[in-house]
Amino acid sequence: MPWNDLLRLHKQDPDCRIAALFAADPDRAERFSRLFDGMLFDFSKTSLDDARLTALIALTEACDLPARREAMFRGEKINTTEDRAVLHTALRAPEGTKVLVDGQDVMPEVLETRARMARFATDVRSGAFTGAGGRITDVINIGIGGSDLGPVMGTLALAPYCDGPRVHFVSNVDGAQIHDTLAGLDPATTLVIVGSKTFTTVETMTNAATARAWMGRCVADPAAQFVALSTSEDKTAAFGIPPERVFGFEDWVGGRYSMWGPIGLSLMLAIGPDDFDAFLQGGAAMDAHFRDTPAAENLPVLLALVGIWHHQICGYPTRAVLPYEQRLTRLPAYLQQLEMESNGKSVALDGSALNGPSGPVVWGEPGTNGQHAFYQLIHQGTSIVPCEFLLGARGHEPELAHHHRLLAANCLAQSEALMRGRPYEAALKEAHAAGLTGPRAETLARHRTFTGNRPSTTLIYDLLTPYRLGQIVALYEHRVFAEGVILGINSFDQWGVELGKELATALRPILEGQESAVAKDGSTRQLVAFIRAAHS
Ligand SMILES: O=P(O)(O)OC[C@H]1O[C@H](O)[C@H](O)[C@@H](O)[C@@H]1O
Repeated sequence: MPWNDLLRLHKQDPDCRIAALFAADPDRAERFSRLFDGMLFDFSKTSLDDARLTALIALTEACDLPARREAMFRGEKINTTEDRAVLHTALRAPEGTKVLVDGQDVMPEVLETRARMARFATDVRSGAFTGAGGRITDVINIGIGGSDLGPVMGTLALAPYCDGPRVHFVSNVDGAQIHDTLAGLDPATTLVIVGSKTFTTVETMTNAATARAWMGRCVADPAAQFVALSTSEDKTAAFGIPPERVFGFEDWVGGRYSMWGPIGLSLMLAIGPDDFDAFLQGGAAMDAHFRDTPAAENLPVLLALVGIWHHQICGYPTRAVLPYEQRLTRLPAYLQQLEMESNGKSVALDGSALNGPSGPVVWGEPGTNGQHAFYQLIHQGTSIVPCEFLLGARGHEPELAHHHRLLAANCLAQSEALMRGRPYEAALKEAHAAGLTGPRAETLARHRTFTGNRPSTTLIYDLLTPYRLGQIVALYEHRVFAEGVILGINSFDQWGVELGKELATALRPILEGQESAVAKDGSTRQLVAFIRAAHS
């Protein structure tokens, strides 16, 4: 039983010193790292050794990960609760690939939509497509969750490649966001993209209606400057967007896996179809690697296994994602949806209660900013937080290479400090050197002691190009899938978001004063009363 083996291996030496593993094995860094297509995943600063890694790999065999992976790529309906295939990989598959769903090759349609998107993006970027006031200067992507986080994250990440119109994102139903976004824009030169897989999401439909009213005040035919991205052609037509500006996709693309297709249109408009293609190629390269590589060499599988070691076996409750890459500032938020909406479940695929913990809490911020905020807890708090560092070996600003050297030095220093710590004796010596003596020196030394032995991994690559971003996003997608398969979870549904939506619908008439709050609990009644009082 691999789970029992893993628990036993952990119990045998729960406090195993990572630094000692390095001292015992001069080749450790190399042996616990994997290089793939320009990126190096270094997991040597963890407490994994050969036996532990072998037991982790046995997990992938016990759940038959290779067969499940093939089922996904082959278009089988592995999202069983929604009876859907899971084929975001088709969105980035190269020409010449065949992908069957219910016996039908979906690739001709995928390629046709990709080509239509490219033609449209080229027209907007060149000025061939215009608004009522001429060339499009600004694009607003209205969408939320998977229809927002991918394009926002990608557009920020690839800022050096953005040479198209300015792209803005509106997701929150809080009127403050659309108010502040529209405030600086000219409706006559703005294109509005309404991105929603279902085209029913209340936040998106509310923002879309507000944007249309705003545009309608200056532009005779506002629908002419609207684009829809959705699986529902009926609903986009009902909203008044003509079919030539609707880019459709199928229900086998999950919202949080959808930035590779129409939902990525805002990113394509910003960076251009060629760079968007490079992004797709990076994703496709990771697909091929994930599909064909044995577990011990397979980057997404290894990321999943290191995560399982830390969360399910060692019991560390959260994982920090720390990109030393300011432009990946929204990567943690993107991964929160990808990982927590996919694997935050208590029920296994067969409907039984999950045997152990689901996926962990994922959080983070770019370095070096986080160092001056929450790293204190990471270094000295009582909870151990495995850290995932990401670092580009080069930046896009050669004239600021000294900034980048400092950035890289900080990233490396953090993982080193987390592992090495500073023993009490060293802290005491420093206190003595600073002229302190006796109990004062000892107390201060205790405050300045770092236990160390805190695990981290580093994903390092040359430069954050569109291709590289594609690889990174697909790497995390497959990591989530591999983790879900090992835990027995369906990573592709999200029933846990439904209840709040239903209750919000019921609360709306109560807040409007049309219905009474009497049936609600005391706290909800009190909050409703406070809001109503503020409006009276
Ligand atoms: O794209 P949409 O249909 O508007 O959905 C937007 C988002 O809303 C839902 O609540 C889901 O939890 C997300 O997975 C989804 O990405």
